[in-house]
Amino acid sequence: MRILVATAVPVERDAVARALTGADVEVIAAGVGPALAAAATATALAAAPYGLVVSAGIAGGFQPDAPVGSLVVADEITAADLGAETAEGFLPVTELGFGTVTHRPPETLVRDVVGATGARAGAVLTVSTVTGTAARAALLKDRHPTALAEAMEGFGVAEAAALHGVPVLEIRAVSNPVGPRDRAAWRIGDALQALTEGFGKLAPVLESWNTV
Ligand SMILES: O=C(O)c1cccc(C(=O)CC[C@H]2O[C@@H](n3cnc4c(=O)[nH]cnc43)[C@H](O)[C@@H]2O)c1
Repeated sequence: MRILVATAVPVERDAVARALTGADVEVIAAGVGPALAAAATATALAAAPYGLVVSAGIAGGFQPDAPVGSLVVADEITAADLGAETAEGFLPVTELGFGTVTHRPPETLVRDVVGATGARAGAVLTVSTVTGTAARAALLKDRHPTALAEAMEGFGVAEAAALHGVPVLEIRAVSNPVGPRDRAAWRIGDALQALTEGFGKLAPVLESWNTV
């Protein structure tokens, strides 16, 4: 079945699409942030059948495990700021009795992505606010010790996929370290290049998933 790849912005869409010419894949620029990503992904899934949804794009990488320019695949997609702040600390919505905060991509697919691309596997956090201090980066890492990256769409894409009963994957190329805000340290071009190279190596994996 067809695969849907949801990126946030057109440059990410083009970086992925460049690597997948000829594959039975639809690549969309769904918008920035979890809400728009969820709405656009759900709309696409309602319009046509898909066998897999992939959230893809650039991300911040937790140092030293996910250096700038490296590729990360999510073994869990976790909403890191969906919950309540209390005097005792952060409570995820699940502890308030609602919903979910984590989606898990198929283990075999994650293994195949690692094998094909050399991507590192770990948690990819979805945040609504980009981390801009060392203290926030340390807090997130403390709460999510296996986190390799943070971005803003994965959990929204995963929620839409789950509603439609479709498995989900998240693949990110690291454009900046998670930590103190430093626009000069961004390497968006390098990350987009890594995304194209990664998806180029991934094409056979996606095609074989297509036939399952
Ligand atoms: O202005 C800033 O300091 C700033 C820092 C990091 C990212 C942004 C964005 O507006 C990009 C959001 C866009 O890119 C993905 N992304 C890339 N790096 C990160 C990150 O460190 N934390 C969260 N998201 C990131 C994200 O998925 C969005 O699509 C601004």
